[in-house]
Amino acid sequence: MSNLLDTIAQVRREVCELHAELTRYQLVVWTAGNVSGRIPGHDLMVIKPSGVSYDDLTPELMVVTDLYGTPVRGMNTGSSGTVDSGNPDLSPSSDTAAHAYVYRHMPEVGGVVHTHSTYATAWAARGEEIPCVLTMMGDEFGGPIPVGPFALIGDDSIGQGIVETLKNSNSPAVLMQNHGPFTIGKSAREAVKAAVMCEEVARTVHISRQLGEPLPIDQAKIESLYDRYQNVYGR
Ligand SMILES: O=C(CO)[C@@H](O)[C@H](O)COP(=O)(O)O
Repeated sequence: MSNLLDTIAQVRREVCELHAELTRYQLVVWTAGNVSGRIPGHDLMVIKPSGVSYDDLTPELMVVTDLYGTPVRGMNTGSSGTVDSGNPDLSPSSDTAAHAYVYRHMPEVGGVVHTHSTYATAWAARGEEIPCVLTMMGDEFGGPIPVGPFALIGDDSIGQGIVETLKNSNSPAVLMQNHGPFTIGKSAREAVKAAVMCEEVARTVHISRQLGEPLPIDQAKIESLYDRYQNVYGR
């Protein structure tokens, strides 16, 4: 049990700290965006509390839930100190059901991120995928960034849309129509990186479109870029 509590404490710290990347890269306003991380080996996840300002987030305020989004209280005695505020007033993020659905149906995923970053959300509002016209997109997304269906918040609809869209794609990002990007990764940090990259390419391709029609990249070259970046780059 102490190993589990230590792991939870570590994931709380990591998930909390990663929210600072969302503000650093200006992917969120007010409280509208969230990061979660899976507790490896357990049907548990850690996610931001709903409606708490990014400046006020601490590891203790992160909420532990099961993979149906139900809070699990009392995870509070890791060897590094008290780690659960036990504050019953704090609800997990309103996007918890979507994150939880992804963890239940994509066992390889260790982190999920949602933002309403401006350019990616502008593409989502038009329901148009971002075409793969940049080598950076070939590297990171292995093709276009797809659009998922319109879905209302509150049940499994958003999660289903994310999973159905991403299971047929190399992309770790999906633009949920009229809503915004959700990204996944083997870790929460990788999911945050995908959110940062998604906004960057959404902005660049949008600007390119203002100048004319972006040039497509051959599928074979996209596959080559993706293979190198995923398997060779940085190793
Ligand atoms: O898209 C929405 C609401 O439309 C959500 O992303 C919320 O804006 C997230 O807020 P928290 O519940 O995570 O604070």
